[in-house]
Amino acid sequence: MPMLKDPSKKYVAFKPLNLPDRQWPSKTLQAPPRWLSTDLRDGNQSLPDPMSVAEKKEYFNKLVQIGFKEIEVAFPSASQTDFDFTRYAVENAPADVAIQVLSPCRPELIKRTVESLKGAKKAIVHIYLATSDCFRNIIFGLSQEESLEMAVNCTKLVRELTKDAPEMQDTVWGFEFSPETFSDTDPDYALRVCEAVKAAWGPSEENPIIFNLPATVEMSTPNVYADQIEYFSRNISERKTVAISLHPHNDRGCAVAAAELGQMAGADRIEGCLFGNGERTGNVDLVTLALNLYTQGVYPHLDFSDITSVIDIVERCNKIPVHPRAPYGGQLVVCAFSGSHQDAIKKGFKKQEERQAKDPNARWQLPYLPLDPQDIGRTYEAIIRVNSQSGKGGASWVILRNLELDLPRALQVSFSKIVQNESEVKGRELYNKEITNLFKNSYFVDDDDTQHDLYFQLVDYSITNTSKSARLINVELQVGKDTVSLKGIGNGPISSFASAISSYLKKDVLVLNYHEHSLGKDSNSKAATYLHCAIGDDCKVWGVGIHEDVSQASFLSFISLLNSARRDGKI
Ligand SMILES: CC(=O)SCCNC(=O)CCNC(=O)[C@H](O)C(C)(C)COP(=O)(O)OP(=O)(O)OC[C@H]1O[C@@H](n2cnc3c(N)ncnc32)[C@H](O)[C@@H]1OP(=O)(O)O
Ligand SMILES: CC(C)C(=O)C(=O)O
Repeated sequence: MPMLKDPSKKYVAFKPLNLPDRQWPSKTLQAPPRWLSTDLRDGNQSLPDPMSVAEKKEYFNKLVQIGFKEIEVAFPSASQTDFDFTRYAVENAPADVAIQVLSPCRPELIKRTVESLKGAKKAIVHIYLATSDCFRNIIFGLSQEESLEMAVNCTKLVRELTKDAPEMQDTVWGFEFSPETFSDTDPDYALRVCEAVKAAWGPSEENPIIFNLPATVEMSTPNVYADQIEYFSRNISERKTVAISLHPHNDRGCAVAAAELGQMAGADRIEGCLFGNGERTGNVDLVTLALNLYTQGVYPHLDFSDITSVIDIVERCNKIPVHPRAPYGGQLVVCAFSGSHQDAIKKGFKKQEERQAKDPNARWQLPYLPLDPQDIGRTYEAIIRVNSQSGKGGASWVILRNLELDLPRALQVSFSKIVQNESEVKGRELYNKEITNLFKNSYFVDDDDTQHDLYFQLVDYSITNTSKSARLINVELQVGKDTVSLKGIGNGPISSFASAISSYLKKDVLVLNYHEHSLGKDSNSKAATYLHCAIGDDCKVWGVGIHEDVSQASFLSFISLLNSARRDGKI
């Protein structure tokens, strides 16, 4: 059947909670939540090939390194792999990291689950029971009262096996209860179940009970979820003995927004996975949440300074690639191909450097780049990549970053045509090395990597002052196999060199544009010169010269443009 013209015949709109006095819209996020990674549980259970113990170990150690203090490591009653891995985590977790495991409300599975945690320094037993009408009716066939009783009985069992068990006193026991499908549950019923579970567990302000309020399936817009969270947070009794945790799934693509609005509405803790792995469309992406805070100036207490190594482990262990456009981490996220973006970024970096030179604490303000890529271990080289959608800014950025040459605007325009043409001929992106080689070959720039067989070469020169304002230059040039001696007079070295060439070519040589800057920051720095000349009536050509001596650099830019003009058949 195709899509319905009237989908209301099949789908019913979600009925939101009525909370006209909601407070969350005027709140802001000023501190990070408690983070729980469920990569090794919710993430793992949704993989076509769940992780091996070896993969889980590698992943677990990375989570610890990133800074997670609460990690849901397994569903120990599900398989021997999960049980064995829980044992590894219990035995190897740092003292400040709590190991969390999940069990359904089934006594025999709860017993096995608690067994897997024996000897842990800090452990959280997490049990779940769906509370929505839909799940209760379809899956369990239980009334609200029967379901509540089941949650309470299982909570009492966990208590008996953990914090009340004399032989389990070496562990700091936490307890988490998830009214699964909370976002589709009558809010007053969710409160009633949680009140009863709380009474059964007996939490304290020092060790609050965790009520995890999942959007097991995302039902509506994130503001509706936020209302549900605020309602729960306002109405649960002894609020200080309760930590409200969120576990948003991404069915409607709004999990990040739901988690953020949910925190504004009072949540203390977030459960999710790196890069949003998890059932169906995934759990909320913890990388995005953490770096969203970071770019608002709030340190998230999760360290993604080396995001590439995180991506490497996530991709290898999940066997799912991180999307190239995943927020912050995706390979293409800090890459601009299009001309106007590249132009803006290039100008942005220049202004940022100027601002920072005046004030080392100047804040980050870069068009199109909300995060400094270096903060997550990315280089600036990857930011601008050049293809047929690029303009002058892109290619000149690559030349600046790789050859330290800050091309004048008109040369940028000229070189960008060469780059555009090459990228169309190749029908693909041009890599940095290709662009720098194209530049060196177009303008006959020699360096340690590239040596050109030049038709025109500068052999020697001398300059004398013939009067206060006149310079005489004697130039010796290699022209093909011949050596020629030329003279020229002008009011400076450049004009006298132009006059010497003019007499040799028997054509007018007019300097249209000249720029120079130093290369490198130390006293041995070289000068780079850029020269645009008209030779005769129909030849306009750019030359580039680099040398320790600025005059010689400009003579080399004459040599560069003579060789270009000859190659193009203009002289
Ligand atoms: C929203 C979530 O992500 S919840 C976590 C889900 N994760 C997993 O299920 C991964 C691990 N699970 C497993 O390995 C298995 O499902 C096991 C070991 C837990 C159970 O396996 P089985 O006993 O063969 O049951 P099976 O998976 O077929 O069906 C689930 C049963 O548990 C019941 N159940 C489902 N959720 C719960 C719950 N929260 N509490 C109690 N029982 C539950 C179902 O009603 C069903 O019972 P029934 O057999 O009487 O109809
Ligand atoms: C067990 C619960 C928290 C869960 O995974 C969900 O509701 O998605």
